[in-house]
Amino acid sequence: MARLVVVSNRVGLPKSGARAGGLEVAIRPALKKRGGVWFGWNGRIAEGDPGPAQTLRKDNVEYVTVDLRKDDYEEFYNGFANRVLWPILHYRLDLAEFSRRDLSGYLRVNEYFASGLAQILRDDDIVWVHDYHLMPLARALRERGYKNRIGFFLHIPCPPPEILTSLPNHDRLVSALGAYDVLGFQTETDALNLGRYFSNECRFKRLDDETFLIDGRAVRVSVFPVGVETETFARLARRAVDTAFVRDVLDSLSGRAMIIGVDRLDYSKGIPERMNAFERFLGQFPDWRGKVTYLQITPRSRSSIPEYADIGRVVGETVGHINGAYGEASWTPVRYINKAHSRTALAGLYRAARVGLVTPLRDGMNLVAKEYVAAQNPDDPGVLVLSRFAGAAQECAAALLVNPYDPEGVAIAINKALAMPLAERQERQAHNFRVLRQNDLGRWAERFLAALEVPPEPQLAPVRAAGGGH
Ligand SMILES: O=P(O)(O)OC[C@H]1O[C@H](O[C@H]2O[C@H](CO)[C@@H](O)[C@H](O)[C@H]2O)[C@H](O)[C@@H](O)[C@@H]1O
Ligand SMILES: O=c1ccn([C@@H]2O[C@H](COP(=O)(O)OP(=O)(O)O)[C@@H](O)[C@H]2O)c(=O)[nH]1
Repeated sequence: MARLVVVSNRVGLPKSGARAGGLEVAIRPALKKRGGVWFGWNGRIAEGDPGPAQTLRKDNVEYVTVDLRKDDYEEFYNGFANRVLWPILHYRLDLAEFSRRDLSGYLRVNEYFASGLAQILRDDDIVWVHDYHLMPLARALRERGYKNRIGFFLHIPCPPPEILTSLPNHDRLVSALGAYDVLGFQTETDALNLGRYFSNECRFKRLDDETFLIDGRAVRVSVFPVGVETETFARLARRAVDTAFVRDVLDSLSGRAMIIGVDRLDYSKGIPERMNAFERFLGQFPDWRGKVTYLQITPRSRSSIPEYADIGRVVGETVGHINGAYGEASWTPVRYINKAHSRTALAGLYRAARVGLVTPLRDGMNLVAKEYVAAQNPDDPGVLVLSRFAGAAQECAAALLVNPYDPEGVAIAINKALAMPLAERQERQAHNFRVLRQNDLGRWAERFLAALEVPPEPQLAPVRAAGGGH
């Protein structure tokens, strides 16, 4: 079996503690199962020029990580990746802040990653690159002469060409994806959107529904929805609900029903819109006042980016407003917490919550939605209220699907979830759980790697080496 080299901006180093972020949560167990190398940024910013890569071995995984320079961090991570690609790929053209300096920082860090990889890559390694930070990485490797099989998985949405083309230099950046061998997406819509871009903008020849001919190579564009470790998470939740931590939380609720939301503090997650919907719910269904508590766990994320600081302010003010308007001396309607929680704590809280409220305005997948389903007690399950704009809505079709831009609709769904009879809750839960058990995290990795390990079509010319010759 070929050695697997996983590459992502963020590397989940062992013992890195409670952290929010689905990419890390997904890659860690998938890589542990097969073994291999995880290459990427260690989260540190070097004072001067970064030194050589650092290597750490744990079990069957080798973590090879690099520091970023301050200007790399500003231009690549805070700049082009998170102020241009993130908003545009989440359909938020209004929030994109483009600068040529950030774009050159983005390309520079991709070259830096390619040079770092060049120190460790072997001819027969297969390389699996993750996410929007590293779109041009395969091209940078091909230019150094690497002919390895290289796959790319986009964890976030891929919008239609009508939106993608608003990305300055899109022709250079999106077409660079053609240097990969397999391009994986969360949903059918995402894969179709990239396919339309390849056909209309790049004029790449389509070989079949899933394959394009690019520079003499067959490039597969397909759907691989990321999952959770459904059975393992269900077991964890069974244990976690009886821990002192969860019991303390439940005691503090004095018998009130709990609604839970868990999201990084990100404008894509629709947190203010969700809170407005909760306020509507309290206004429209007054019988629930004093009988339900909404717990929102929201670790801060990308805090030095202005749009993230803004959303933090808005959420804080909205919580204050709702608690001021509806709270009693003995009841706080919304509990808002910025601290990251461990997976065990979250598993127990999900299981104890009557409603899981997951209403992003746009989300590649949303693992919290899947974890909420995995954590439920089948004898007395809670109800998932889920945005139709989360990738998870494709598989969790038995959730109460809502439009997060419609606060009244979400308020009605919250009431419906809280009042839902046991038989209907069980039926919806069983349906979602069945789908998620079948399409779990292990299957995601297996399917992607199987596609990546298929050798190139013999009748197609091999990729031309531009130098080096590996
Ligand atoms: O690394 P950060 O900048 O701190 O951000 C955390 C991660 O956020 C995004 O996660 C996505 O991946 C999930 C798993 O596939 C998916 O469920 C979710 O919808 C995505 O938003 C981002 O894509 C990662 O690169 C970040 O590491
Ligand atoms: O305090 C927290 C908040 C979130 N998470 C985890 O972070 C991931 C978030 O993934 P998701 O796909 O929902 O969103 P992302 O943050 O990747 O956009 C999930 O596995 C959560 O359980 C966590 O471990 N601790």
